[in-house]
Amino acid sequence: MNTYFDNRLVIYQNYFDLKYCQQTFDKLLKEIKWLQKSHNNEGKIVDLPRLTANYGEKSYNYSGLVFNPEPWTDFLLELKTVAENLASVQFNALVLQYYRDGNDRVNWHSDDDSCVGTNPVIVSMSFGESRDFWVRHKTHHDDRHKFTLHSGDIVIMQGDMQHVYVHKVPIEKDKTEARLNLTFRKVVT
Ligand SMILES: O=C(O)CCC(=O)C(=O)O
Ligand SMILES: [Fe+2]
Repeated sequence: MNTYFDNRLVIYQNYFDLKYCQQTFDKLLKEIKWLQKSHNNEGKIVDLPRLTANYGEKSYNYSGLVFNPEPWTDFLLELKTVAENLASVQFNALVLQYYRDGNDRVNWHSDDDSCVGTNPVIVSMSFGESRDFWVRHKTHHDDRHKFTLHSGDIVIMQGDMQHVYVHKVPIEKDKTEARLNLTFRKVVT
């Protein structure tokens, strides 16, 4: 386990073994109801550069997008328990991202939407292709760091991370395989 940015970011490398990762990847790819969402970019309707889904008891709405969450499945509850034990937090919402290849991405943002309150604890699990994950201070732009997240890694973001830092998963043209990312969150509204 490694910690960065004064404990705001915690990374457990290879938390899940290869076999579990492969089974989980296949299961999620098949079982999750993946959606192609679009958003309004200065009057133009543009597809998000990834597929996405929302599960759990609470809707996690972001970037003006409203989700109707699907109910927990037994398998997602199993992963939720892992997240809860690691972070000592009860989660009620899950956001999933499906990066089909290296062209799919998520731009600089912080997960500071009002529905999660101040200083949210977010547990993120990655399965499939390795992808870069950048973190940058909101005002001191030199304070930035590139991590590579591999299949089976777990990341915890906590404290004032979402208020002080932004993060992104950029395009990596040479990546041809898919990556799935799950973020467990606690919606308080
Ligand atoms: O894919 C990742 O590692 C990060 C996803 C993310 O930032 C998000 O879902 O808010
Ligand atoms: Fe995020």
